[in-house]
Amino acid sequence: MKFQEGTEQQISRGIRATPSPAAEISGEMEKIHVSVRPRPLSTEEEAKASPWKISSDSIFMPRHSSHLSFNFDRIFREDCKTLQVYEARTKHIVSAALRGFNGTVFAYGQTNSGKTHTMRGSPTEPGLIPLALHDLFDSIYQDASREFLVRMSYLEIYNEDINDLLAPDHRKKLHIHENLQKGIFVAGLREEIVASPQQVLEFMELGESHRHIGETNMNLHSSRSHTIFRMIIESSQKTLDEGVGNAYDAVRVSVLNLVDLAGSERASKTGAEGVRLKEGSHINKSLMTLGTVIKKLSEGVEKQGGHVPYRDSKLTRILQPALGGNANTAIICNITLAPIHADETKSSLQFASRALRITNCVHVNEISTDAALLKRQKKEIEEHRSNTKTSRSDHSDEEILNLRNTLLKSELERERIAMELDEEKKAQAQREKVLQEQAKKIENLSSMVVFSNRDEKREQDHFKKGKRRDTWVSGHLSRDSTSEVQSHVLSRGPSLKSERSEREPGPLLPFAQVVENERLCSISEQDETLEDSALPDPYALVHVTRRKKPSSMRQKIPVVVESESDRAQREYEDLFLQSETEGITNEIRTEYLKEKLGENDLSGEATTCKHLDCRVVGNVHRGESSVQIRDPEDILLIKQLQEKINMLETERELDRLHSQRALLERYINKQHMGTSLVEMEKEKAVWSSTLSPKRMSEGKQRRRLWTPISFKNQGRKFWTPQEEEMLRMGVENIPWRKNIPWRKILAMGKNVFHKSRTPTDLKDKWKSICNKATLESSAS
Ligand SMILES: Nc1ncnc2c1ncn2[C@@H]1O[C@H](COP(=O)(O)OP(=O)(O)OP(=O)(O)O)[C@@H](O)[C@H]1O
Repeated sequence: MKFQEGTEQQISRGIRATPSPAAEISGEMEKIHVSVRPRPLSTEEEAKASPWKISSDSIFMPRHSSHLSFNFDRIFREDCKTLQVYEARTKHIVSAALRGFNGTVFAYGQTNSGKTHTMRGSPTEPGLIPLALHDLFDSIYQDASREFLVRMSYLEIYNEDINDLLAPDHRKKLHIHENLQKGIFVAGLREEIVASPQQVLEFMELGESHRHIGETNMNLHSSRSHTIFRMIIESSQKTLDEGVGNAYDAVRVSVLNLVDLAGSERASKTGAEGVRLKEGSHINKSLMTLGTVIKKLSEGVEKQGGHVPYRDSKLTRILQPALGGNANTAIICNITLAPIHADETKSSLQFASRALRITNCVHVNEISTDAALLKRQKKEIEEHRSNTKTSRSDHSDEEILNLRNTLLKSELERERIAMELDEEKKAQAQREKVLQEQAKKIENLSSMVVFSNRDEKREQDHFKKGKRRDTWVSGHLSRDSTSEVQSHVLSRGPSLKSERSEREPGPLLPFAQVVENERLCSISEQDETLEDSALPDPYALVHVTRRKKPSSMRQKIPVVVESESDRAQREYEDLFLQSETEGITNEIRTEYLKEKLGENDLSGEATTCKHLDCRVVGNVHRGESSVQIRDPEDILLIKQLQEKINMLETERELDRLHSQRALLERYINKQHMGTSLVEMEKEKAVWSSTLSPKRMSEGKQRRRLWTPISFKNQGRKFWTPQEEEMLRMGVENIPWRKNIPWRKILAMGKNVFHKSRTPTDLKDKWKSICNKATLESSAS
């Protein structure tokens, strides 16, 4: 036997409690069907005449003072069979349950009125439940268009506790829950999948074994609890043929409740005590709530928004959908016509008569599964596609029409542009024609102008060449020499000019004659070049350098008038040449003294030493045979000569430094005076050439040469320009001696150097300072 819980099963099957729109639309108003079934009277009860009379579907008490009468949907007779009861209404409800409608049939009545007999039946007479089961499964078996899944549950409400009669632990209390998907349900209630009436009945037997049944004075097998037998019926259209059946192919889920209520009882009659009394109390309480709910519903309280006490009892809470909701409901009011139970029968009939006025809204419970949703969405997509296809077709036609209009406009525009282009071409041709005529006129006029310029240009070139030859004449630059050169050049000029004048404007010559003329002309040019290549004098070189300015500057600066920069340049060049001349003179003098010293030094000796440094070493043995020990007087002479040489070199170096310093000052002054950049760059180039690494290195070597000797005790090897100036003046103004107190001289002459205003004043002051310092140093 397989047990499954309904909740888990629904989840596993992907059922969603979302009613389909079709189900909502198919709601119908259904009244609760109420029928009355009187139990057959016993022999004792038949002995007494019944106060109740039944006529058709009415029951009344003819002897009652108010002529109590009740009308119902159906009033059975005492000898009626349960099958008649079933076919009267229950059969319809079962059939509706197979179509997806909820259905509830419950038996209501006092104890021992035949409720259990009606619902369950007896071995000889089946009750509504077996009849419904057989009828249900027979209908399922006969329906080939749908697939069904049937589950069943069986519970009891005992003393307001819910027990699962199919569960092994049937004493376990279950609780009622409610949600949007499942509605009101008992959590944990077992739902058994059943496929046949017999299988259901077997489960019922199991449940009956768990049911609370007690013995009372009125009933040997009195039901002490309310029992609810529930069939959950799911069905769906078979999918063998896609084109047949429900458009949504949803799952229909319906619930069929067959309820056997416990009977109301009076303790005085039942003799209930203890547990039975308690049971009877709960039974009566729940039945009273059921009566109140029925009363409220019959009065339309719920439709008016009033409160219906469904939650006051477990019974009404579970049966809430059947009483005031979505269910086909039938109430079988079991009564007894015995006079002894006339009041209980009257109460039951009053209860049943109220239920007659209750109307439920019934609709098919269709639940969309994932597959059904997928199928429906697929169908919707196909519908959208077809709609889109139609709209796209319309859209495409519209686009084609727009494109054609655009194409037509483009063609018209193209034709218009072509016409404008033709007109423009014609206008352009006309303009070109006019321009050509104007060009011819200009050419004619220009030819004459160019011819004149050519002559003028040739004269200028001739003047330039004469100027260049004038520049490159060797020797001192003078007006006389220039004129001589010019006359020399001019003496040859007419011949060349005559050749060119014969060649340029003259008539066409034979090719051989032209080649010969070219050769002669090139020879003449070579002669001019050879004449120009004579070595220039330094001044001429300077002028050549000046001529290497941009042509624009040559045109702007007059040649005859000497500018300030040219004058400064010329002064600088004079100074530079003077310095170089003096340097060369000093070198010649130095070499002369060296040679003279060498002659004195090496007279009578076989070995010649070329370096003075070697000689001043003094008493050195050069060899056993050739080297002689010098006389101390010779050594002294050598030292004196050496000192003189050093002094001359010092003077020359100071002169050079002085020249550089002067150049630097001029350069700086020109910067402040706003000298043009070209001139500054020129000065800078000259200044850099004087301070080239080679010359700097040479200057340092010279310094090192004389500094250790002349100023070896002064503690300094390098001097500032001011100190160098002072030293130079010291060398010039004091007689040479071995230990000159240069530091002292510098310290004493520092202020004098600055305060002296004229060179003569400075020279006199400096001489006195040198003498004073020398005397003080000698005295100390
Ligand atoms: N229609 C009927 N035909 C024959 N016997 C009947 C009929 N109705 C009831 N009985 C008999 O009456 C007795 C009591 O019936 P039943 O047990 O069904 O009453 P009940 O309403 O269920 O009582 P309780 O509420 O105490 O359970 C039973 O023995 C039953 O066989």
